[in-house]
Amino acid sequence: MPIMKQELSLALIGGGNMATALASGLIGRRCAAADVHVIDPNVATRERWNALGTTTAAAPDARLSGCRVWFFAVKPQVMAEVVRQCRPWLRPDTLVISIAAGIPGEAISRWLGTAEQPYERIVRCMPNTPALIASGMTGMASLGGVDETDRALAEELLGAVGQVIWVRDDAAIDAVTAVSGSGPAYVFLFLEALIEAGVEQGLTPEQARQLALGTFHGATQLASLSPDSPAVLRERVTSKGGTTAAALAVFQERGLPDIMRQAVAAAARRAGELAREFSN
Ligand SMILES: NC(=O)C1=CN([C@@H]2O[C@H](COP(=O)(O)OP(=O)(O)OC[C@H]3O[C@@H](n4cnc5c(N)ncnc54)[C@H](OP(=O)(O)O)[C@@H]3O)[C@@H](O)[C@H]2O)C=CC1
Ligand SMILES: O=C(O)[C@@H]1CCC=N1
Repeated sequence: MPIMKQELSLALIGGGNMATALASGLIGRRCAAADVHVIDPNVATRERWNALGTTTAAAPDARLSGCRVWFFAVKPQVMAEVVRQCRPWLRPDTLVISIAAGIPGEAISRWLGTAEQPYERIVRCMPNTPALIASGMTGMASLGGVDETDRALAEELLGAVGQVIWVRDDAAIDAVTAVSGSGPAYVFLFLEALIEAGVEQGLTPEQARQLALGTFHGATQLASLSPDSPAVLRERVTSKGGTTAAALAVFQERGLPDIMRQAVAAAARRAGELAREFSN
């Protein structure tokens, strides 16, 4: 069931890049700007939000208790402090959503509750920056206190800026982070390298950019729409003894699959380190 505008009151705690991405999909569609309360210490950031018609504050205040959903979009390094500051205004039906990389839902539930009674109405999720153009990819996991209504609400909120999948548990969010949270940066790096290589072969930077971007767009669309696996689609491009085979031989020889495995493992490992450093 769609969320009615009047029904959704949302607190964005941290008003930076990701909060902006989320709001771009929600304001005017799922909720009114006036029902969004943004907490951010940065004056320029608050002015930007005020111009959109949201309410703002430099620090958590009583207006939080009027918000059904709290969306934490601050850096992992400040999560413990910020979550604890918000705690006095928690209501029994507050749905807490966190996108902070590495920070386990269990830590947030401790900060919001007590050792005896942790607060478990929490969804931990990992969106990505294409959410800015409603093409995001989000993985989500819920803690024990989240019921079907909350799950539907969380899914609808993140679904307003792209696709959503649920993963088995909170720990799997570190893998989501390593694949799709950080993933756009891998794609941009690949694009940068392909454009540079094209220029080296004599194309103008604009031609190389257009060719590289068009190719990524077409290839990902094809992979999305085709029943065939990426491996089969790759084979169809690769004529025996042809140009693609020559290029792929270099990728294999230089160990591209292994580089990808190591890079994704490093990102997941870093998520674990962030948890150890900032979850006490
Ligand atoms: N960028 C990405 O691709 C993704 C990021 N994430 C996660 O999202 C979270 C936010 O990232 P992102 O939006 O990129 O970061 P930003 O730095 O753009 O946004 C964070 C905002 O929080 C503000 N802030 C700092 N301290 C506080 C505080 N005490 N209370 C409220 N707000 C505060 C910052 O202000 P100031 O700038 O003045 O410090 C900034 O405006 C991170 O935890 C990150 O791990 C998740 C998915 C993808
Ligand atoms: O780099 C980071 O830590 C964040 C999380 C995923 C994308 N950006």
